[in-house]
Amino acid sequence: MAKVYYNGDINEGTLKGKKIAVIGYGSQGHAHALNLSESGFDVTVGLRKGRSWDQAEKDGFDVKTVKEASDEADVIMVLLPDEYQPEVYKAEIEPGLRAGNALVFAHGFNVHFNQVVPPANVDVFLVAPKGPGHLVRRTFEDGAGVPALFGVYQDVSGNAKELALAYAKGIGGARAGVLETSFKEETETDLFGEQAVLCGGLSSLVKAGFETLTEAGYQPEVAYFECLHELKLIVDLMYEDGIAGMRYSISDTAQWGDFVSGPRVVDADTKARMKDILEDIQTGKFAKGWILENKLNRPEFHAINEKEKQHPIEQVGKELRAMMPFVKPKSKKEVVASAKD
Ligand SMILES: NC(=O)C1=CN([C@@H]2O[C@H](COP(=O)(O)OP(=O)(O)OC[C@H]3O[C@@H](n4cnc5c(N)ncnc54)[C@H](OP(=O)(O)O)[C@@H]3O)[C@@H](O)[C@H]2O)C=CC1
Ligand SMILES: CC(=O)[C@](C)(O)C(=O)O
Repeated sequence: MAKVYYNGDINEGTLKGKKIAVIGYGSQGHAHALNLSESGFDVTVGLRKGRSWDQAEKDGFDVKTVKEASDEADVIMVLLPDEYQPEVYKAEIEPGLRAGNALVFAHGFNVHFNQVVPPANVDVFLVAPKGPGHLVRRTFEDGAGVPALFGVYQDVSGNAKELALAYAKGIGGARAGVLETSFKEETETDLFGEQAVLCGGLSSLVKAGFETLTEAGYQPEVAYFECLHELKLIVDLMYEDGIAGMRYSISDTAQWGDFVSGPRVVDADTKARMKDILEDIQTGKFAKGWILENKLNRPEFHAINEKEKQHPIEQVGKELRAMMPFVKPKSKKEVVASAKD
């Protein structure tokens, strides 16, 4: 089994004393900045004026422009949307890079697909949490962490791996485990996972199940509870104890149904289509489409997004979630705070 690094394996000293610029304060940016700061690291946030700038200031950070924060930093973590990174990097980060800097990413997309080409005199590595940024923060507040990958693209200092591990520890990743990868592997597996299994695969499966039931005349509320709400509960069991653990907990009726019907939903053709999706990622075809879509100001993205928002599952879900206060698990910090109210 590959080496998994945990807190005890990591000496964060290589990163302590270095100025870290977290560029971006969104899903990942706010989590990295807050977690690193609470882990005792020297953090500045680089942004443009606007909602994130106001939020980062409200959270107590020294907020500067991207250029100011990058120019003054030793370690620059780029947590801008992937599609905006090349432009902002070229204009505000690259000009100030100097020997001794470390340029860091949470996803390898732009380096792997040559949209950001770092200079030869800086360390370049990635620290990629394998989970949404808001859970990187929430789990950290609860004393836990989201597993992370790290990968070194360029090691000029001879310390790139140690810096990456120290960074992963600082955001709480080493509480759950940190695994070494490459920019190619992180990029291609992350794109595949979010398209074919997690976000894309799962939302398609849930909608198809919901539509099958409602088109057969069953109540949308029942279809929502069966095909979406309960999904978290089933996935939680898999998260805690694998597929076998989930199967242990569900009824034998459900387990037999799993065995005989599951392969009728996801069959050899499905896997063939998954391989096609992976090939489009590996050949750069997906990346090219996403880059062009953004250059054209996202005509398809906006059209599909608006259509998806009108799906009946969104309306029934919004109504049901409004009546279910428990649906969003509170972090330990929120529970303690509400207990004091
Ligand atoms: N979302 C996730 O959970 C994960 C994301 N990643 C990676 O993390 C990186 C960041 O993604 P994510 O956190 O989702 O991004 P978000 O869209 O959530 O946040 C983007 C941040 O960048 C700021 N920003 C956008 N444009 C500019 C600009 N031109 N100048 C300065 N600041 C700007 C935004 O500020 P403003 O308010 O001004 O728009 C915002 O604070 C990406 O590489 C992504 O692939 C990796 C793992 C998981
Ligand atoms: C949360 C995560 O890791 C994703 C789905 O790959 C992403 O948001 O980029």
